[in-house]
Amino acid sequence: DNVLFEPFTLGDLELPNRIIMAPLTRARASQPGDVPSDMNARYYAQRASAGLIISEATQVSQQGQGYAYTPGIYTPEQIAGWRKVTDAVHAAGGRMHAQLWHVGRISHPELQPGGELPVGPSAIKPEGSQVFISADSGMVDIPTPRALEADELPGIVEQYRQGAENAREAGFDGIEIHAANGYLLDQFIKSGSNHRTDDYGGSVENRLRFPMMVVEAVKQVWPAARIGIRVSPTGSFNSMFDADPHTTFRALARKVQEAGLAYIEVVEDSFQGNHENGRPESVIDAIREEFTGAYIGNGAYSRNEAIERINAGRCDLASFGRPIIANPDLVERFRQDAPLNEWDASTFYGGDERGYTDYPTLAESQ
Ligand SMILES: C=C(C(=O)O)c1ccccc1
Repeated sequence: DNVLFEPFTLGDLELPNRIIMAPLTRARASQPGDVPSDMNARYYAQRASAGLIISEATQVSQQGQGYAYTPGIYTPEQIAGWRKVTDAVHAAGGRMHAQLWHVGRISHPELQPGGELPVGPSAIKPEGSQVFISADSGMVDIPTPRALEADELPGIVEQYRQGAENAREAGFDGIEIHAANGYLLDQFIKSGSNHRTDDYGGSVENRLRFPMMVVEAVKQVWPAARIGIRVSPTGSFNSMFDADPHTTFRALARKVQEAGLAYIEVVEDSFQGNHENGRPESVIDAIREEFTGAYIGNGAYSRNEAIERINAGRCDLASFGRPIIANPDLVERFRQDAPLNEWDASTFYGGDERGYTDYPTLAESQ
C-alpha cells in the first residue's frame, strides 16, 4: 500500500487512511425545514471508507443560510436527521465531522429571517456572486449586505456554540469550523471584505478577533482534539481578496496553534480546483511553520499528486471533493490505482438520487 493507507491519528481520532471526504454542498436536504434525510444518510454511508468524512456545509441558523436546500443544524428535526446520518456512517465503520457554516453576506432576503438583508462585516456587495434561492427563481444576484453591529457578534458566536452542541447530540465525532470560501468568517478575516473601523476590522489582529471568538466558543463544547478549521488563503470564490495572505494566514495559523485545534484544512487554490494561481506554496510554508497539528490539503489533487505531497511533507492528509462524489469507493480505487468514474457536474446541486447515490463501485462496474 502507498502512504495514503498509513493510519493517522487526527487529534485523538484514529483514521485508517489519509483520504478525507471534503465538505461538499449538494443542496439535497429534505423539505420543508432543510432536514437531513434517509437519502443523505445513504450517500454518506456509501463513502464511509474515507479516513474521515467532513459533512457538507451546515448552517447554524436561518440567518446563516445562503442557498436553498442546504441542511441546517439548529432545529430538533435537523438534529434528528443528522443522527440518522451519523448512525449510518458509524454502522458502515466510518467517522464524521460536522462543518459548521454561516454564509454572512452570501445570501438573499428570500432566505433571511423576516426577509431581512444578509449580514456581513461591512456593507460591501460581493460583485459577481449569485445564490440559488428556489426552483422557480433559480440563481439570483446578491444585494449589498447590512454591516453587523459589534453588539450582534456575541449572538452569532452563540449560534456556532449551539451548533457545536447540536453536533454532539447528533452523534458526530467532531466539528470543522467553516472559515473559507468567502462566507462569514472568511469575510471578517480578509481585508477586501472587512472595512470595519472598530475592534473587528483594520489590523490582522482585529480581523481575526471574531473568528477566534467562534473557536473559543466551540471549545467549550468539544475538546480541541475534535475541532478543525477550513481556510482558503488565496481563494477568490465569492468575490474575496486579501491584501497580504501570507501575513494574515501566518497569524491565523499561530492563533489556531495556541487554541490547540486538531487540524487545519487548506483550500490551496482558488475555488473549484482551477490552478490559475498555482498552489500558494509560500503561504502553505507559513501555515506549516506556525501550526504543528495536522494539515489537510485540498486542491484537486490526483491520487499520485496526493501521494507525492504527503511524501514531500507538504500535507499530512488530503481531502477530495469531486472524485468522491463520483466514486463512493474512492479509497478502494486509490488502493488498486483503478480507473475512476467521471463526475456529472449537472447533478452536483439539487435533485434526487441521480448523480448522488447512484454512482457505481468498482465491483458494481465489473
Ligand atoms: C459551501 C460551499 C463552499 O464552501 O464553497 C459551497 C456553496 C455552494 C456551492 C458550492 C460550494
